[in-house]
Amino acid sequence: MSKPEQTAQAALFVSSTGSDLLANSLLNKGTAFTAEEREAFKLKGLLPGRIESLQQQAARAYHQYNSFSEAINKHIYLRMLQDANETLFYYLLEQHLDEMMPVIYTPTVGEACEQFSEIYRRPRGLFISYPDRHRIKELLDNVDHQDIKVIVVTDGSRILGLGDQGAGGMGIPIGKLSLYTACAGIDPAVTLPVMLDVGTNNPQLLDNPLYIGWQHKRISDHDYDAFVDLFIEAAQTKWPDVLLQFEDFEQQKALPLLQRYRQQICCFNDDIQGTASVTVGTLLAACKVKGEQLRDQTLVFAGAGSAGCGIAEQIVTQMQAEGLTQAEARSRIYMVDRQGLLSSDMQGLFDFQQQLAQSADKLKHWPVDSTFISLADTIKFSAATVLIGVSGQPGLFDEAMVKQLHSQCQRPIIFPLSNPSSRVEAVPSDLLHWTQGQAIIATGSPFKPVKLNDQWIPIAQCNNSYIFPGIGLAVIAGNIHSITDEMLTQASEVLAEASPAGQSAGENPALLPALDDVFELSQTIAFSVIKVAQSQGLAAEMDDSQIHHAIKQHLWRPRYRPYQVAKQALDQVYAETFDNECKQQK
Ligand SMILES: NC(=O)C1=CN([C@@H]2O[C@H](COP(=O)(O)OP(=O)(O)OC[C@H]3O[C@@H](n4cnc5c(N)ncnc54)[C@H](OP(=O)(O)O)[C@@H]3O)[C@@H](O)[C@H]2O)C=CC1
Ligand SMILES: CC(=O)C(=O)O
Ligand SMILES: [Mg+2]
Repeated sequence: MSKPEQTAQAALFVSSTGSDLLANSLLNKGTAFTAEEREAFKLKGLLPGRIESLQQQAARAYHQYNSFSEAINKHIYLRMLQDANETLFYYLLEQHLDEMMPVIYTPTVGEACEQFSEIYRRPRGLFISYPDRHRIKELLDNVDHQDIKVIVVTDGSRILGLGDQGAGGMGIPIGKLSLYTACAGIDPAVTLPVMLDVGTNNPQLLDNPLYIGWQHKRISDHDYDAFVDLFIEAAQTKWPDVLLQFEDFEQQKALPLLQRYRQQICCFNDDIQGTASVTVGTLLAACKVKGEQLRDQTLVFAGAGSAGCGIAEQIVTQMQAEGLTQAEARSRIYMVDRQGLLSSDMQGLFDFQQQLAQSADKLKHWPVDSTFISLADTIKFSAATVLIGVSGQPGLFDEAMVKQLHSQCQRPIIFPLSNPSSRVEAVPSDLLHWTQGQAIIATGSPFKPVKLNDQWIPIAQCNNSYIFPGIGLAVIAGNIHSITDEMLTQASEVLAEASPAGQSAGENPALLPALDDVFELSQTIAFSVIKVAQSQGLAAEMDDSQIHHAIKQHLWRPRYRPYQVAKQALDQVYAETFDNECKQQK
């Protein structure tokens, strides 16, 4: 019998025993409970006799994982493992992040959201339904671990590029928070996925007898706003320092919610700000490959929603940092939405779109019907060099458009960023074939390297998952009270610096660091973001070595800790952060 793995970590004081302990995913060690622990915690007989190490358990779990051929079944398996034993789940992810990230995150998480009601097994996170709006405090009190530091919240209204998924959208906060832990070492005990279940306008869900959510049309306007207010107030009262990540809210809600709450609670919108940060970082890396600057580019966006306008605004900031005036920067960015190229004389634009619209006077000189300027015409008459897809429309970038773009510049930058893979505007192999391998590509979901002329071309995954875990780590380790645009700009600079482009030779270097390096990268982002926060008076005062120490202190690693019986009826996994806070306050 091999010796079970124990680490040098301090013991945890645990009060649960027997099947309660085994049912607690944060504390459960399964067959890795030692002989002494089995005695002390009344586990004798509840587990098979053999005592295993974490590695042995992981080998079995990987074997089981591989017995499923379809990605959705692998997803279901991993989610069950997460609900049974989080240490083992994260250890397995650590060993196979490259392979498993597409299964717990995009693209498979999209399918999991669409089928959420059918594949639902065990509860995770908090569902706050509109009919419970007057009981939100009580619902928060029902969360079994009470020291929450990061919440990812959605209302399921725009899940990836898949539209309204109602309560099934919960798959996204669960997936995002898994990445907080896997990519930045955030303790899973301090994270909480939240679904604001305000109904759904998806007819299939309204008709589905298995639907797990509130089977009602979405509430809107004042009722919706008042409901979100109630949630924010309750969350902030209970967890004043919590970081709130808004995720996958539909276009008309995303920016207003951010604007309403960003001065009130430490929050950011991942689709607007996290996406802008990763995309500008990746664009900077792509420009390095071309030996140019971002200010030299002319950019066309397909999709003028949360992601598109968020990215565009950060490009304006970056171009200004590179020496352009704001007007010059804006004149280089063309936003094409469903109604064609946005121009200043269009009716019904949102404010955030209006400020990115091109001047109607300028467009008058284009030889096109100005009532609808198509994506193809915009690419051609703007003389674009960069094409970014955030429309959720599969196949939107066709061969003619891409060849036109290529005719205008030797190395076009093309980022079809829509998720999941089924919604991508063009697949990398087509883009490379249409441009004889000259396109510099990044996608939102993962794509395999493409073989062209005996050369393998890596495809970068430009996804906000490179950014938000590091931001979360910064907030927790640096005690940051508010997230500013400057912090996200800093994160994007760190990402660009870490890009292998510019460091390695060759025409097609990887644009972004490998997933294996993301854990380190998140710490570097966290450090830089804390420094910016300090300079803005928004973080704890610490010198550089204290910041590094604070970051290390907050890294949770999936390893079993030895357990001792607690005298009080409180499991230390929940209690120790309270203890630390009490000590700090003294
Ligand atoms: N890679 C990454 O990290 C991220 C990727 N994304 C992806 O980007 C996509 C968009 O997200 P988001 O901006 O939040 O969604 P939004 O709904 O806010 O924006 C999408 C926009 O695209 C427009 N659109 C629809 N069809 C077309 C078309 N044929 N041509 C041009 N525009 C069109 C929509 O118009 P209308 O409203 O009229 O339909 C809408 O304005 C999603 O697929 C999402 O998964 C988002 C965040 C991060
Ligand atoms: C990645 C992401 O946040 C999205 O597609 O919505
Ligand atoms: Mg999102």
